[in-house]
Amino acid sequence: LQFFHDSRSRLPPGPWPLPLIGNLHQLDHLPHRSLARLAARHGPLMSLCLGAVLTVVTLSPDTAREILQRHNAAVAARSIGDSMRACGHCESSVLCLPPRRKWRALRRLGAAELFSPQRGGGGARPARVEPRGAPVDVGRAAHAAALGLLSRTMFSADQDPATAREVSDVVDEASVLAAGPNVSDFFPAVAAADLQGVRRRMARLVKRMYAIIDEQIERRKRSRAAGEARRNDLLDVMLDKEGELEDQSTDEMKRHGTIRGLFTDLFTGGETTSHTIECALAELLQAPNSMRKVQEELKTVMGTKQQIDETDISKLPYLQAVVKETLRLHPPVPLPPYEAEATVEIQGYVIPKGTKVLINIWAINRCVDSWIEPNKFMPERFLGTEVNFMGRDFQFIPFGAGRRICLGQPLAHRMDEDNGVDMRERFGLALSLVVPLRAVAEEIH
Ligand code: HEM
Repeated sequence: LQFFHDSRSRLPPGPWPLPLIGNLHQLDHLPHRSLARLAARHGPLMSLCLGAVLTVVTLSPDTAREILQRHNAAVAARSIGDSMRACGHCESSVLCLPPRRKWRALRRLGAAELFSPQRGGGGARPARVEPRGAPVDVGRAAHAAALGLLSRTMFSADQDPATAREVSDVVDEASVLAAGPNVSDFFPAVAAADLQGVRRRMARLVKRMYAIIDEQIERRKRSRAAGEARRNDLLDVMLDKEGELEDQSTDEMKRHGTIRGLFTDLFTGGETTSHTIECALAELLQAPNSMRKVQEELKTVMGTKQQIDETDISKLPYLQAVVKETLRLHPPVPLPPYEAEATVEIQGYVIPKGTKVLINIWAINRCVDSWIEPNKFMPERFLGTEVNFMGRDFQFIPFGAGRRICLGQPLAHRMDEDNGVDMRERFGLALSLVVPLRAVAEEIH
C-alpha cells in the first residue's frame, strides 16, 4: 500500500480509483464532459485509471501549452484505440502512426498537397436538396458536400451517388465504433480477444473503404497505362511517391497500404466538417439575431454569385466568427489521445512513460479564465480579435496544437515564412467549411 501511495503521490491529483475498473464508473457517454466535471474537484491536470490504463487529462490552456509545446517531443505519439488495428489500418494511418519517418512523410505530403490551388477539388458545389421546401437532413447534406470536396481533391471526380452514400455510411458507422467504449481499450491484456467484437466490425468497414479506394487506384492505373493525361490530383501525387513510402508489398492487404490509409483518414476528416456545419446551423437556428446577420452579410457580399472563392472569405467576417464560435463550443474532436513516450514532469507532477494523455479541447475552449460567459454562443467575441485556431492561442485549440495539429489545418508557420500574405494557406480550411455551410444555410433560408 505504501508503494502504491508513493507512486501515486507524484502523479497529478485525481479521483481515487476502485479496484479493477479504476474510475470508469465516473465517466458517462460524453467523457469530455464528465472529465471536466471531475476536474472541477481535482484541478486542471488530473490523473485517473480508466480500467487498467493510467490516464492523465489536461483541461486548462496552460497545462495544454506545457504538454503540446514544451514537452511535445515526449508526448507526440498517439494512444491508439484497438479498433484502429483492424486490417492493420494503424500501420499506414497518419492519425495513428508514431511520430517517425513515415508519419513525417505523410504529414509533409498532406501539408503540401491537400490545400494547394491545383488540388482545389474543382471548387465546392452547393449541396443539392430536392425538392425545395421539403425537410432537410442537414447532417447528410453537409456530409455529402464535405465528402464531395474531398473526393474531387483526391480523385478529381465525384463518386457516383451510390458509392458516395456508401462512403458516408461507412464513415458514420466507423466514427461511432471508434468513439464508443471498448473493453479492449481499458484492459489491453485482453484486447486480443476482442470481447465486444469492435475490431471485427471495424474490419468489415475498413475493407469496404479500401475496396472503394482500390477501385479508384485501378482505374487510374489503367488510364495511365493508356497514356491519358495526368489529373495532377492527390492520387496522382501519391502514386508517384508510392515507392518512397514503401508499400510495394505483394501482400494484397498491404499493397497500396499508404494510399488506402491516408485516403481513409481524409474521408474520416470529412465527418468533422459536417459535424461543425450541423452544430453551426443548430446554434444559428437558436440565435435568430446571429442567423439574420449571417444572411445579411451573405446577401450583401455574395449577392447571387454561386461560387465562393478565397477572396470572398475575407469579406465575410461574421460568418468566419460563427465558424470559430461553433468550433470553440463544439470541437468535433473533443479529446485527442496521446501517449507519453518518455517520463515528463509538468508543474511538479510526474507523467510516467506509457501514460495515456488526453487533451480535453472541449473544456479548454470553455475555460472561464479565458472567455466571458464561456458556454454562450456569441460569435461577436471573435470580431476584431486576432485569436485564431492555428494552435498558438491555447484558449482556443479546436484543431489541437503542436506537431500533431490537425492535418486539415493549413500550417501556420508556412504563413509566417510568407509574412502572413498567403491567404490561401490561411483560409483553405475555412473555405472548405464555409462553402458547404453557405450552401446548406441558403436551403434553410
Ligand atoms: C472542422 C474541421 C476539423 C477539426 C475541428 C479537426 C480537428 C482535429 C483535431 C483536434 C485533431 C487532433 C489534433 C491533436 O492530436 O492535437 C485532428 C487530427 C487530424 N485531422 Fe482534423 N479536424 C478537422 C477537419 C479535418 C479534415 C477536413 C481533414 C482531412 C482532410 C482532417 C484530417 C486530420 C488528420 C489526418 C489528423 C491526424 C493528424 C496526426 O495525428 O498527425 N481533419 N483534427
